[in-house]
Amino acid sequence: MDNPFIKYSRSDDYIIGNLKTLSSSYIPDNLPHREQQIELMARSLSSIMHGGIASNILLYGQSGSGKTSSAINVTNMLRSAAGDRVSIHYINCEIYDSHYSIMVHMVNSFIGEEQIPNLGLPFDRIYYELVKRIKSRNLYTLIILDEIDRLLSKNGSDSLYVILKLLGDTEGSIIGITNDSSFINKLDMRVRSRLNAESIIFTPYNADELRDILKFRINGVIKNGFIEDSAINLCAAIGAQEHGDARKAIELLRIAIEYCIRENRERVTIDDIYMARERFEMNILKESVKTLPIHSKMVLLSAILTQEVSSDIAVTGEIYENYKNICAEIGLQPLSTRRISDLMSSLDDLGLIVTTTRSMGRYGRTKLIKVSQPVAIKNYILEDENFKNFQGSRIVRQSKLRTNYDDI
Ligand SMILES: Nc1ncnc2c1ncn2[C@@H]1O[C@H](COP(=O)(O)OP(=O)(O)OP(=O)(O)O)[C@@H](O)[C@H]1O
Repeated sequence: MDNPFIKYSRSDDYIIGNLKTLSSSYIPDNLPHREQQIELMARSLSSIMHGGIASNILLYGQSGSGKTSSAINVTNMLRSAAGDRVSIHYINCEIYDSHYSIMVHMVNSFIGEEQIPNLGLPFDRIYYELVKRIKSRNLYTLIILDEIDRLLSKNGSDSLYVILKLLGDTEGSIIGITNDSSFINKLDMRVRSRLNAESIIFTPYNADELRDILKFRINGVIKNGFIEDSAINLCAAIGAQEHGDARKAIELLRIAIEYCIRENRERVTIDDIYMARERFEMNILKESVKTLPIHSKMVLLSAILTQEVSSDIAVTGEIYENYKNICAEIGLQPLSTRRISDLMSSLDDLGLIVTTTRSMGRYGRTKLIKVSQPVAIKNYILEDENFKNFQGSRIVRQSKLRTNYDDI
């Protein structure tokens, strides 16, 4: 057999650097078109260099506007200038979403110290331990709270209050990162006045800026000429249309490059970018379906299968009946109609279903459900282990009027 890897070695002709630097988690040393925001942050943090306390900073901007990368970039420079005196903690509040989990994480970041368990200790003990570890080293603590609004939606203002208190009891400040421009208005007064943050706005990138960013990211990685200029321009235009999203523009280009290399193509063209966009959107869809709770998957599957047998838009009552049939086939207890109603609203929020309300005359009103992209979604749901032996044999066409539940 011919060695299949030989044909892929041709990719050496086009790749002159490390392709990993095009991944969305890679943070480059330079961020074109963010010089102003980086300078503002550096100026604000510079008082740490003279033994002072920096202001708290809030970074606002849409997804993919370079907030996280800029914050990490600046704090890396601070670390190399200030050395061991500054202790920098990057916290993603989607993962660490309470003051308890954040502080356990911080306590356990001190190398050479005893580790504490993630759960079970009283909070006072954790707080005391953290203050002790910071003070005994005479550290300035800088906490980057990425997606800081998650803290608020989970615990109100309390978690942020406790974090600010810690930074008052020791010495330190935060850099908060959010997409929510009304974040500050949602804080209660005691936290707002304690926070007293400087705001830095990350305006959306326009197509010209995204083109520069793309060229900068591929420079030294991909050989000149392998990507047609029109392909780069298209990625930049798509990113600009999507609220100036650099992440999307870079991802599209990366997917297209990897595809062209695998397929031994001479060049990356605009057709490859369109193909990458389709894949990118499919990946997002797959991820949002895969991560749904099991009952949401069953409701969604019921909507798709009901739609199939009715060759129509399904009404909520029909979906609930078939959802119960799916539960019976899989061996799970069905949830109440009220709970299913909540699950349907979340599916609507995620854009997986479209809901419209229709009057049914003397039978009251009902909601009509249409699943967007049913074929792809059905395949993703059936990949779940729970549906391994699922046949759909109990799915039946329901009478719309008999199965109309007002409370779904
Ligand atoms: N100016 C830039 N130059 C080079 N790459 C950039 C630039 N801005 C953003 N990127 C890249 O785009 C991707 C997204 O950036 P980043 O995560 O910093 O955005 P964000 O505003 O924090 O987004 P989110 O709100 O979704 O977390 C990253 O791969 C980042 O390296």
